[in-house]
Amino acid sequence: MNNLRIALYQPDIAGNTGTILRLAACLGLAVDIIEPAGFDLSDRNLKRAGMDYIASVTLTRHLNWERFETWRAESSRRLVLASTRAAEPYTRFAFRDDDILLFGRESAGVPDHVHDRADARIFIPMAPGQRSLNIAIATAMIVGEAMRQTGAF
Ligand SMILES: C[S@@+](CC[C@H](N)C(=O)[O-])C[C@H]1O[C@@H](n2cnc3c(N)ncnc32)[C@H](O)[C@@H]1O
Repeated sequence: MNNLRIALYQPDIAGNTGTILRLAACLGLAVDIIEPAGFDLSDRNLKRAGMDYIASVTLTRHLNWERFETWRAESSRRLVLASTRAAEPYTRFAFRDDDILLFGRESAGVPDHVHDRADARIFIPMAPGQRSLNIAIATAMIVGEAMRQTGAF
């Protein structure tokens, strides 16, 4: 089991979360879901995308942002936010092996107070005029770089 964690802020598309849970299962990463989510965690689209991989993910559900932050304070881990509004390219950022990599909701990213709370904010450079990547794709790219840098593969 790797020590890096993936956190999803109020995810609203079950299929994306299922895909990320499958990614986490395959790479040996724990996942934090900061609720409320826009779907029930028993959603069939989540199960279809995550398949039987979901059963092997270490999944922690946090009732809300405040509860997540209380839990994080006890663990003393850094919160690294992936945001299209960030200024630091993810390839230049120095990851730690116990970072929590936070991804925003599909519809609206994260609110300002969450953006401000992060210890670091990083982005994946995109071609001019493009708005954002699919969250599962963004997660795979950033997790891949974090694992490469920290020797987790
Ligand atoms: C579909 S995007 C959210 C789009 C939302 N309208 C916004 O502006 O934040 C869902 C999440 O994927 C991640 N993401 C997508 N593209 C990204 C990029 N180019 N750089 C960093 N994170 C990205 C972010 O965590 C984002 O909150």
